Amino acid sequence: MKYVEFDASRPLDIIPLGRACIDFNPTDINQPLSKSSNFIKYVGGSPANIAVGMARLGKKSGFIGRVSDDQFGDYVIDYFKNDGIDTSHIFRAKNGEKLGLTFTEILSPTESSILMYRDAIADLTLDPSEVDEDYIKSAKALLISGTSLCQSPSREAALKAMELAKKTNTVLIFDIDYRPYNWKSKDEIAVYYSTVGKNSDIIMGSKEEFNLMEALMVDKEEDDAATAARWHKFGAKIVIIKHGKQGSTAYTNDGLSYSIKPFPVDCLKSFGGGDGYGSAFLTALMEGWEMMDALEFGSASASMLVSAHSCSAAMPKMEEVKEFIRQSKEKYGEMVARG
Ligand SMILES: Nc1ncnc2c1ncn2[C@@H]1O[C@H](COP(=O)(O)OP(=O)(O)O)[C@@H](O)[C@H]1O
Ligand SMILES: O=C(O)C[C@@H](O)[C@H](O)C(=O)COP(=O)(O)O
Repeated sequence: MKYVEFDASRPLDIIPLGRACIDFNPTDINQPLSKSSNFIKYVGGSPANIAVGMARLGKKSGFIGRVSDDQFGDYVIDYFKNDGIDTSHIFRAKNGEKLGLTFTEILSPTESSILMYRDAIADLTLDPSEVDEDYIKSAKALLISGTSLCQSPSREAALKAMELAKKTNTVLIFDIDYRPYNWKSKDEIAVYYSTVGKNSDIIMGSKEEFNLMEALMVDKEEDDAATAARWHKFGAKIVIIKHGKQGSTAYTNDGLSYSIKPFPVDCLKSFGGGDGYGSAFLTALMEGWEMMDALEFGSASASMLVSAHSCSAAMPKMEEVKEFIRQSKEKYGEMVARG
């Protein structure tokens, strides 16, 4: 059953819009960040991770965003080019703005958090004039990352991209992607998240992120099915609600739902799962896979990512995910993630 139609004639598969940052993940882990001394630098930022993840799986990724006009901005662009990602619509900060930095604190296999430095950063200076209709029209799908909505002019750039996606019949994917750092109020979050959610074909987020998006629509939290039904009424075809290591469920606009569990892994950090999941699920969907197969693929990549030290660098290739699934089923049974 196909819930979303992608225009196969378009040269790009996905254009994520939003931040590209730097992840600094410690190698001396299982202790507070204040005690870590050694870090590995990776490209980061959820939309950047998804561009890399889908490119690694064989999709043609573009990107719309701004990076710093310095060596770290060079690093991101060179990294993207090395993965065959189109960088023609990545622009440079004009007034010395920096790349966002994310320091991952890995206290234990079950406790991790991220410390984000995001003041005066390049990605939130993306200007509406840098959002191009023909570029959006060249892709099967545009993915808007929720954090791009937190400040102007990036906010207006994202909203323009949303309107152009609708105008050009480009599938609109909303990765809610809540990062508290730059938002000023819960009302602001609800207004801008719900504006994009109401126009999206696919919405992906944790239940907490959906609650933020619905804060001005409901007085108390509703169950997942009610949440999904609300966004189907606005036109969403697929609503994915994620619950961390409890797994996730895809609600489709024909009233069906499909749940998938994580694959058993030794978790190293609880971050990265969402970007691995999104990259693999969207790739499988574009390949025309059945919903449960696409969810299983996304869940497998997510499990691979939470057991890895990085996010972008650990994004797996198609055969690696398939081999991970094969080995997991051999070890735990065919229904390891579906039961
Ligand atoms: N501890 C874990 N073990 C295995 N898989 C996990 C774990 N935590 C998350 N995942 C996988 O990553 C997916 C996304 O994680 P989640 O935390 O829900 O979203 P996000 O990373 O976007 O906040 C989950 O649906 C699950 O498949
Ligand atoms: O999203 C960020 O800016 C930080 C990411 O680079 C980092 O890899 C991360 O936290 C991934 O988050 P998730 O995949 O949404 O869990």
